[in-house]
Amino acid sequence: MTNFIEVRDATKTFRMQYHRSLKQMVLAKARGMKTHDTFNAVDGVSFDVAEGEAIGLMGLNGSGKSTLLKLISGVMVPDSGSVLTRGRIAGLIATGAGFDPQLSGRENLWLNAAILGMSEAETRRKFDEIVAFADLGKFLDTPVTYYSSGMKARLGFAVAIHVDSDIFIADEALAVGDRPFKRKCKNKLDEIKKSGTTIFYVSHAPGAVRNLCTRVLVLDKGRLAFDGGVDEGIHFLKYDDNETDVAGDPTDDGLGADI
Ligand SMILES: Nc1ncnc2c1ncn2[C@@H]1O[C@H](COP(=O)(O)OP(=O)(O)OP(=O)(O)O)[C@@H](O)[C@H]1O
Repeated sequence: MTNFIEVRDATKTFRMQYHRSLKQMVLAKARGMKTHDTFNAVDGVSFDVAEGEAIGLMGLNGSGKSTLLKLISGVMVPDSGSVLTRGRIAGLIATGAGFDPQLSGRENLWLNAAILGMSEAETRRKFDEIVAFADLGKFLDTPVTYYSSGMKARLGFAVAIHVDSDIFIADEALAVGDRPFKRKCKNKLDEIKKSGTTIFYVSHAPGAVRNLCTRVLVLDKGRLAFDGGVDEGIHFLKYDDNETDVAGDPTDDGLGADI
């Protein structure tokens, strides 16, 4: 089977600045103190994803999941190693990042669709469907600056999910959606999966990962700590016991915390 994603020894390094002002920095330097440090948010990660796989990317806060998604989507490039992808990528990284707050939802829909690579004809064809999915009612013609975070996520997701893509990436943008919207998103993601699209899905919710994914990757401090079956991955993270109310959330009915 063809690989749709190939990640080879990918590393992304960030700089951590200890001081906020130039004055503080100069003083620290004069005292021989460190002014910054670097660390690898993604550290020597390698894996392949075959066509049609649905990957659940899991790991604790700050383990590097969003950074890895940014490398895959091309928003960032690795400092060393390589990330190769095949076909069109759509998804939900920092949903609404391309929104102009002064423009209305309708105008931003067009803008976002263009940013995600949809042609004018394609957007026109799918416009009503996207509007129905976002379900913003009269707010469609209100400037996005007045939208709640949930409303922005709805519009962003509605556009992203209507792009015909080979790889669909979903970060935790859906955490802010209400329950009926999450249910709608879950159904749409199931549909996308059935159509054979490769999925990369970041989640802390074991139920949602069990429902959607066929394989789990776990990051730990930027390194790939686990790559294998869904149940084994959830067990590896100890998200399947009842010791913690976050990981073993008894209310996680499969719609999960973020879908
Ligand atoms: N642009 C950046 N500049 C500097 N540090 C960054 C940047 N983006 C992320 N980081 C740091 O990189 C580390 C990994 O962050 P990342 O957002 O990838 O983690 P995550 O696993 O997605 O976390 P969460 O589950 O909390 O969303 C964190 O320590 C974060 O502070």
